[in-house]
Amino acid sequence: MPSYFTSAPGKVILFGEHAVVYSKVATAGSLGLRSYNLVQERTDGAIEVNFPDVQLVRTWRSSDIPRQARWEGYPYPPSTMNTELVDQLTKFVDLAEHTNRSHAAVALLYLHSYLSTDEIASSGYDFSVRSDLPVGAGLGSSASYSVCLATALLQLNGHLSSSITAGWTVAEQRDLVNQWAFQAEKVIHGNPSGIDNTVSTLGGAVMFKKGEKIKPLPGFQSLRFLLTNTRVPRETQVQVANVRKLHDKFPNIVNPMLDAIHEISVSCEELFSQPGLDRSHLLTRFGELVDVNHGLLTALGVSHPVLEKVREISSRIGLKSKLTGAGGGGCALTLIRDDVSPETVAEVKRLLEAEGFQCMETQVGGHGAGILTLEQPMSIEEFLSHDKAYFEAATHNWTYFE
Ligand SMILES: Nc1ncnc2c1ncn2[C@@H]1O[C@H](COP(=O)(O)OP(=O)(O)O)[C@@H](O)[C@H]1O
Ligand SMILES: C[C@@](O)(CCOP(=O)(O)O)CC(=O)O
Ligand SMILES: [Mg+2]
Repeated sequence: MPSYFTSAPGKVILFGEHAVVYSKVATAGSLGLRSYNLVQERTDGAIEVNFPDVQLVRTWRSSDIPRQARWEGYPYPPSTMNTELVDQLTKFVDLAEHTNRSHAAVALLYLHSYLSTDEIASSGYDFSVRSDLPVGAGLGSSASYSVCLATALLQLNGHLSSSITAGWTVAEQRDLVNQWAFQAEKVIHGNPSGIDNTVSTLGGAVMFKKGEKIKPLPGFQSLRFLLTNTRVPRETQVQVANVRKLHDKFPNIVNPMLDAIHEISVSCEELFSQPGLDRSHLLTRFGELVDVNHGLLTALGVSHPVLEKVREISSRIGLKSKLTGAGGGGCALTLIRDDVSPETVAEVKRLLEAEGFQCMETQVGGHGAGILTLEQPMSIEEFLSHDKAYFEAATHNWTYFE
């Protein structure tokens, strides 16, 4: 019985959230915090999901799950989301009052509908996910979930090694994972830009613009950030829809703001490509761009009093912060310049934690999606009992799409 672990990182958007939905350029990197998944075939035709982070445990008979006729474009996803299937699955899972659980379950069954072979559908499988990422806090938990899901179902159903994809390059396989993860993000978010699933699949730090080739930004690995989770919950779908409303009401005001956000990533790229630029000058300029980007996001209506609190506390100590991700709560990032002492970092953390916020120091970059074949099945209880250190241990021979 095939059993696999899959894993994918969260992300932090440094510049360009929301504007990226309107085809502006954004800058983002993968995080050290990841989601991990166990997928394994069964024999009784059941599909059992365990998602402790959204308190969902369910078992369905595979034969009861609505599926659609095979589509022609194998192995790629259809170019538009099948809203009729999403509606059918939403009714089927019957969790609409719990949006977190409903979105996670429908995204799984949506990919199942397209990717499961008749053989896997009739044998069934267990699909469990646990994450180190806070859910709904702007660090791309939905994308890391979606990338695990796409990797797992492509692998379990043999699509990564089928007669069509045999001989594909790693880059082509990675693109396939990314395209299916984007489908799952669409089910969860409505209208995602694709930046989160792309960073989660590829890893590293990149400049991203919809429909264009990704530009890697290697210099970013040296930057240090403090991430602060305000613990105020919000949904990306709602924040993105609110910006859309503002945009449609005042296009002549909002479009120049989105263009200005685009120019922040362009300026950031210029900063990193200036040969011999003094590091402290670079970090000061980077901090100024952080400030300007937050101001523009506030004008788009996606800040929140708790995010302003993070900015106020960090600026008292001379540090620059901005919201990251969809805003409306969730996380802020604070740039830690090289000249900031460990005592200062400890002080700012103390002040932020005194407000009830949770702080994490991090760097960006690192592995994207990974897969590991297990030699023997693992119980779901055992999988869920393991921590990050277990999954990262060198004895586990992860393969990354790199
Ligand atoms: N560990 C997880 N298990 C199951 N579902 C998850 C998990 N992490 C994220 N999700 C899905 O992603 C949604 C959160 O996505 P979103 O609002 O975009 O926030 P984020 O900024 O964390 O990506 C959840 O409602 C859930 O459907
Ligand atoms: C606001 C947005 O730019 C990023 C959302 O990120 P998150 O789901 O809040 O982690 C939306 C998108 O790019 O799809
Ligand atoms: Mg998300």
